[in-house]
Amino acid sequence: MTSTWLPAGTVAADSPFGIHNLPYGVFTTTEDPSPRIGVAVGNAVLDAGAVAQATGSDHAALLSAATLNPLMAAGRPVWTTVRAEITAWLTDPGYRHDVLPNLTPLQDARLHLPFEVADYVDFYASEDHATNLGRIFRPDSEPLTPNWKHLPIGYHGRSGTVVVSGTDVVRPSGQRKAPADAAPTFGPSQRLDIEAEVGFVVGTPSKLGEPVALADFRTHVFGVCLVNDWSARDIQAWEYVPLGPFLGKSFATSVSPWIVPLDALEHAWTAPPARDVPLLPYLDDTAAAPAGLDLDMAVALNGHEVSRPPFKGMYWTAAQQLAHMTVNGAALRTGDLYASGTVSGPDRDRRGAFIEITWNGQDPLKLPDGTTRGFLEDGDEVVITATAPGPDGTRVGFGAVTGRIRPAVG
Ligand SMILES: O=C(O)/C=C/C(=O)CC(=O)CC(=O)O
Ligand SMILES: [Ca+2]
Ligand SMILES: [Mg+2]
Repeated sequence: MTSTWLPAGTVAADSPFGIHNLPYGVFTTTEDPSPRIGVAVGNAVLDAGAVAQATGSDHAALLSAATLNPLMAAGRPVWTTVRAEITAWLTDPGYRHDVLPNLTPLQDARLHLPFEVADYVDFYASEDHATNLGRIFRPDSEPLTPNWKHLPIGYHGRSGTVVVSGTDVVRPSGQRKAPADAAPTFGPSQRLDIEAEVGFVVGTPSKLGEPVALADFRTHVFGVCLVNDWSARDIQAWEYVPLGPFLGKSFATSVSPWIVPLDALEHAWTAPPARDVPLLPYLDDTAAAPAGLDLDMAVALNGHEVSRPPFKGMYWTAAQQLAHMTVNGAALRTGDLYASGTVSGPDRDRRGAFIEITWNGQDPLKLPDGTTRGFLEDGDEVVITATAPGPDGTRVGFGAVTGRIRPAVG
């Protein structure tokens, strides 16, 4: 297995940011406040643009940008070459003098939104989540709508409110109306929730009018991150009929600061669940390589783990979601972000949203500090993390997406 010459202690054997991961982000430091591309390795961040310049790399311009967008737009052959080049810097001691001055301790790096988000789409791909939400929001109907197993349901969200992990989330205000209320009222959401999701970041654009086939997923998707799709359930429940989520989800969507390249996930591919109905040809992946991802996720509230959502159980794969969102000829742009949908498993401690864990607040969660939660309170902090299998028993880490709730404004 490839090993690094970096000083002892930089990359622990069990580091989630081992030499086989090399996720991309954008960072600044107190000494140098200009945003630049960083690669996480062990407990350090490598200034990729500075090393590219020092070594005379052909990709120095792409790696010296203030966002990942130019690199993402360059396409898969360039992504492969750049990753090989960065791996060489960290494994060939001949690069020591170019690399060592350009390492910053991870704790000293301030991490920024790593790419300019173009369009944002959110899917609904967990059968357990969709069944639970159906039961809670539509108790008089079948939990899964008749289309659910025929197409990956989604909606277009608000890309301008995608924020990097660590950004505080202001409790949204809006209209709420419980079924028993005579009229809607206005005020701070009383049912503020999370959705633990996985995000897919598009690099290579596509042409308007030309669908992207299932098999072209790797051509277009640059990497993977974590997403928290904050959701105000009371606002959502009143507004969503018949067009879907609007203000109940558009106030903030948090993403993790590190984008894990698809090439780091070679050991994580797994078969998705068996399909219960035959799929139309553009979605039929029965003859394709396994396109599910075996990510272990964890959700913590105020430092206490409340759930471990299993991503490998997602019914719809990221490749199917990409094929579906372009099948009408809608074009992809560099920086498009699409999220998997809330990741939930069958048991209570595997659910990715509090509305499911506490069954709409009816069965509150007891926390070790003696308090209980139906939904989030001001001051609460949520941390979502994930890892995937890497080579030789290692784990590929995604870092974390965190956010703390601030009181409503006004
Ligand atoms: O079933 C509904 O009406 C609403 C479902 C959601 O809020 C979930 C959503 O945003 C998609 C997802 O994350 O799975
Ligand atoms: Ca969602
Ligand atoms: Mg959102």
